[in-house]
Amino acid sequence: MTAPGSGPARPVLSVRGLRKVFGDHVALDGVDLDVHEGEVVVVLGPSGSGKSTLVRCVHQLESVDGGAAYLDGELLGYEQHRGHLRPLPEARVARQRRRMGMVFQQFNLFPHWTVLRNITEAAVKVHGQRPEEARRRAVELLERTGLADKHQAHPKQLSGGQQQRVAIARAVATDPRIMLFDEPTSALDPELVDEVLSVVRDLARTGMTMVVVTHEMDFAREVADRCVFMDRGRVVEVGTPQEVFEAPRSPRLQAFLTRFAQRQQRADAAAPAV
Ligand SMILES: Nc1ncnc2c1ncn2[C@@H]1O[C@H](COP(=O)(O)OP(=O)(O)OP(=O)(O)O)[C@@H](O)[C@H]1O
Repeated sequence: MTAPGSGPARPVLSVRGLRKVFGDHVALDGVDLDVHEGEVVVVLGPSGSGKSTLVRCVHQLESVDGGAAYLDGELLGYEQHRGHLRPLPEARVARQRRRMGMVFQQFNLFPHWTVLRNITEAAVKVHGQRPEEARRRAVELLERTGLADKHQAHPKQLSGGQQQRVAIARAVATDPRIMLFDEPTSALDPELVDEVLSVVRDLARTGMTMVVVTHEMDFAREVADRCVFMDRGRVVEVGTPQEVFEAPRSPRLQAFLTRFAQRQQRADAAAPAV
């Protein structure tokens, strides 16, 4: 597997021929993807198409069965050894993983810690930030995510949307090279979705490099630099939101967008008139 090129145009994240198999099910079937500095890539596709598996493999929460992913040109999870690839020791995997910020569907906050401690703990203990610097940064992030008055709250005192905003602040506080969002609003009640998406949107505007797996089509249209459409473990189409939504080329993407539009129409028809 050849590492992606060097130089200023080298992608932050490169995925080459990534393959992942669960039992006899091929979840990723040779996925290629480049994400460049400051780019927001939104991954769309039907349920079960491999979107979450892709970001989980990049973050090395799943081993891979073929292909490779590179962060700033460095092979993730494996090293060359006598002409073969072998898995990296866990400590080195953890070091690589720390350069990526991951936000999951579930917020995974520590219930007994305050919001402030949830954000600063890893920044200090794992990333070596000075406590006062980590605190200053956490306070700034809580302001940016609309949680300035929640420093001392505990997770159970917050709504799901607020907890997810804390989880995003925690990931950003470690200054990752790239943020990976795995359906960050899927576990939320519908009325809480927008407050979380608006935080992700604001981060995108700061020039953060990110990959966002989501079913939120309006968000994809508005925020993505590029949309990636996956189906059955493959990248079927990649393009700007305009290309993907207004001029889909593949029949599978066309069918996916038609199904989405029909669902939307049914939901609009069922909504009570205001
Ligand atoms: N740990 C696992 N064990 C077995 N099969 C798995 C596992 N994780 C994912 N799969 C399967 O791999 C396929 C891809 O799953 P994945 O979660 O990546 O899809 P997705 O596109 O993110 O779907 P959704 O939009 O519903 O979250 C699915 O068929 C899923 O059932």
